[in-house]
Amino acid sequence: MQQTTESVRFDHVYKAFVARGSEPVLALRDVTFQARPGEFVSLVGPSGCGKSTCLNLLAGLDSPSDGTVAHDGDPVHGVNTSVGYITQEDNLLPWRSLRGNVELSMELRGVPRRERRDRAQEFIELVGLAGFEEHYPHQLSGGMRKRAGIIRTLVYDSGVVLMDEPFGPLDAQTRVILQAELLRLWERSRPTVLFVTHDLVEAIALSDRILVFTGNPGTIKRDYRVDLPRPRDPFHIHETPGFGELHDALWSDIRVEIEHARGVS
Ligand SMILES: Nc1ncnc2c1ncn2[C@@H]1O[C@H](COP(=O)(O)OP(=O)(O)OP(=O)(O)O)[C@@H](O)[C@H]1O
Repeated sequence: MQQTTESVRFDHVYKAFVARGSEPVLALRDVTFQARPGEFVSLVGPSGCGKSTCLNLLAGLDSPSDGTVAHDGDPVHGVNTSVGYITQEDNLLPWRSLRGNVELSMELRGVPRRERRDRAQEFIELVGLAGFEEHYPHQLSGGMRKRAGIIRTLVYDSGVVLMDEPFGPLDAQTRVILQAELLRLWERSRPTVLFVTHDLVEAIALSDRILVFTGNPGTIKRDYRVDLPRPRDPFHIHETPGFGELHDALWSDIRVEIEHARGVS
């Protein structure tokens, strides 16, 4: 590993998808950005602008057509097992209890049993799931499963965590509760986070920076710094001075892109 002050670096990244019998799709065009260790960076933009593609490139699930994607100074080649990846689906194993699911990532990394058990218990308690350790995923609510999926990834302290609309399917109240819990968990170990969302309020509540993407092909239109003080309270983020101006600026940037994508002039 090289010495670097950047946790994540995208350097003039292009990504084209080529499917047999159809025109190539240019998903990303000349995407360049960096994230420092411990930064919480959200990616927002119209549907299909390449946000998930960026996460997949960093996870090594796909490779750039041109340009470089680097993690801790090293170009990503092949599956990058040192990032944590949380998607919309909770991906819990149905045959494992809550405790078994939370311990899984540590088990795969060879963490000794006692340490695994203690650490899993600490995180289960942190998100209010104590008492449900032996429950199976089908016995948990959507919000509880989502919490389990999040702590399963955060429990093993990876330096970079990718989150792709992790709260998408949840109701509005549960989303805000989980945002607050995520912030508390993030403050503990401060991983670098790349967070994809369509929810601008969520992006403001959580992030240090918000990257706004253009649609089709995706490139970075604006890089906003979110200077609202921390710790933040997602329940009252609207009342924070500066929130309204930032929300308006983000929305007017994105609205242009959505209208452009829909052919509205
Ligand atoms: N494996 C693939 N093969 C072909 N095209 C793909 C593939 N993955 C993504 N694309 C295309 O690349 C573009 C970007 O997709 P991506 O899922 O990254 O966008 P997104 O911004 O995450 O979208 P959304 O907000 O709707 O989730 C889209 O046009 C999509 O159809």
